[in-house]
Amino acid sequence: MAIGGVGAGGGAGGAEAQGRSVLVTGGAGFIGTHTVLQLLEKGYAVTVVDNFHNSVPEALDRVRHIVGPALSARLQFIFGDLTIKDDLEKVFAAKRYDAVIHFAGLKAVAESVAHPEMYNRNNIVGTVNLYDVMKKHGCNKLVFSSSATVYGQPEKVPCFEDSPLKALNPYGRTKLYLEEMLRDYQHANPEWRTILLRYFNPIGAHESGDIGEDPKGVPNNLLPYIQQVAVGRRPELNVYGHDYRTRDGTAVRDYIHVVDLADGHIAALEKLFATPDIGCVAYNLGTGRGTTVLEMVSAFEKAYGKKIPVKMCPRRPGDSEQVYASTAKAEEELGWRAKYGIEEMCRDQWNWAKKNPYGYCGNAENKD
Ligand SMILES: NC(=O)c1ccc[n+]([C@@H]2O[C@H](COP(=O)([O-])OP(=O)(O)OC[C@H]3O[C@@H](n4cnc5c(N)ncnc54)[C@H](O)[C@@H]3O)[C@@H](O)[C@H]2O)c1
Ligand SMILES: O=c1ccn([C@@H]2O[C@H](COP(=O)(O)OP(=O)(O)O[C@H]3O[C@H](CO)[C@H](O)[C@H](O)[C@H]3O)[C@@H](O)[C@H]2O)c(=O)[nH]1
Repeated sequence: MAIGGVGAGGGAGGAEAQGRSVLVTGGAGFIGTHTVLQLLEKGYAVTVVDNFHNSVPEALDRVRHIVGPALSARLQFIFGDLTIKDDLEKVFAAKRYDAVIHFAGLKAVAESVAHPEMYNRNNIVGTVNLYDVMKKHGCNKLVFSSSATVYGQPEKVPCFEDSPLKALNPYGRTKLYLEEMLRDYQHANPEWRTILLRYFNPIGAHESGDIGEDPKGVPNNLLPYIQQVAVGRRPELNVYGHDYRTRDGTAVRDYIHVVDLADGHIAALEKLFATPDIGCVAYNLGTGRGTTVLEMVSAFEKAYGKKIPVKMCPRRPGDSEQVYASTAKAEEELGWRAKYGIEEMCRDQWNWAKKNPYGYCGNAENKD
């Protein structure tokens, strides 16, 4: 484990907006970088712990560049792996944290089917370690990255927080189990304050186009795939399923701008600080609007200015027909709602793609 990077040591000097310090696990990843940026802009002191399993140091350097030197001085990076308890002990020995936002986890469904043990070890053991070390050091406020995957193949949409839950694959099972585990832990320790955020489909990028999603290998998700077709890395998009009972036969999802998602984390954090008896609560973070695959392709084409070649293919095993959120609970209780529509999501996704056709590494090396 090493401690380093610009601003190592925190150096938060003086009156951060809330004078508060937040640990962000997995803060070098897609959603993490956007959230870290907004936390810094809000005046929080931020420590990131990440093992770069699915990210690169450059991503945090870009965050520092966007926020500038003054706010960067409040960003500390610690290289560490949550599955190694000693790494976490060192993170907590270095500083006192008022709260933790826990993004670190593996998230690829197909990989989880091939390597379920890897998903259990990383996602479950990592979270158990985090909880233990937080408890030992008296830090009891936690925002956890859950997923709409916990709704399985919903029989009814929109998905409400109290809709039936079901895991369809090992990745989903880790999220469902961790939600239940964190609920049990909170019940046994009523002073804990825990928010479970169920993200729908995060896409887009920061308006600067300097940070965004940079998947390793062949993208599983729709927008990263479309983006790679647009920059010439893939010949065409396979559209999985065109016989669903939807407007155009393709599947419906609730795409949410990653900047809105990051805002949702700030709202959740503020809710934790303001609500001593919150317990353990789940919130959907989505827009409440469903978009088909083909509608998403045409929204992207509008931003891109050219056609995306598509090939109609059979359904992808395990996919749901329609998934979108009820956003009422987050609106009422967190005072948060998504601001951006799919046009802005595609505009910002394309801006990131054209500035970074090969992601953070800048060239085709090590990319397939
Ligand atoms: N992106 C999505 O579509 C989506 C949807 C729902 C839920 N989520 C959840 O949100 C969280 C963040 O997702 P993301 O899209 O930013 O993923 P990401 O892979 O870009 O970021 C995750 C980060 O965690 C780090 N990490 C993983 N395991 C670690 C470990 N053991 N120790 C330290 N660092 C570790 C990775 O290196 C990476 O930087 C994940 O928990 C994911 O399951 C993501
Ligand atoms: O190349 C592709 C990729 C995707 N799709 C389709 O696009 C839709 C969205 O697919 P994504 O893979 O982008 O998103 P999913 O909703 O299937 O799943 C993602 O979002 C979920 C949350 O709702 C979970 O977090 C899950 O783990 C995560 O991969 C699906 O109908 C899918 O079949 C294609 O047609 N072609």
